[in-house]
Amino acid sequence: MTELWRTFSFDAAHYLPKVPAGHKCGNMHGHTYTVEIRLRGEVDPVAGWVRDFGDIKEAFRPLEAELDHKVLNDVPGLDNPTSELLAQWLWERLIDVLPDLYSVSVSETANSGVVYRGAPSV
Ligand SMILES: Nc1nc2c(c(=O)[nH]1)N=C([C@H](O)[C@H](O)COP(=O)(O)OP(=O)(O)OP(=O)(O)O)CN2
Ligand SMILES: [Zn+2]
Repeated sequence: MTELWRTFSFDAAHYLPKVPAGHKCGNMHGHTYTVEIRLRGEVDPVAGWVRDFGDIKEAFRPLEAELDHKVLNDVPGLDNPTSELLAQWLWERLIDVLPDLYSVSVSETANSGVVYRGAPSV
């Protein structure tokens, strides 16, 4: 079994509507988000790879277009755009095109982040 990954970054604004009153993240602010998409599978003996890295790039491209330089709260399904829920949102949109998806990681800063593993593709 081999894991492969590709990272992306995008810039977006958000606020967290469910935080307690006075929490700094209730105010609109921005992040340069980092997303790591990780796949897991066997190396194809002919191609010599699990999957073309370019496939991951193509799979992420339409999602990046939905997120980059946007207010995440305005994106359908992201009204409470925590890193946890953003990672799930990404997983749900990637699993059909990347059936060997293993995890989606999201970081808002260099110091914190989440890793999400949803149900595998059937
Ligand atoms: N479990 C989560 N906790 C927090 C989330 C989240 O998505 N999941 N998000 C936030 C806010 O978005 C906030 O902007 C980030 O807060 P924080 O990590 O404290 O960011 P800082 O800019 O202060 O980072 P430093 O590394 O401390 O400079 C909050 N919590
Ligand atoms: Zn934030």
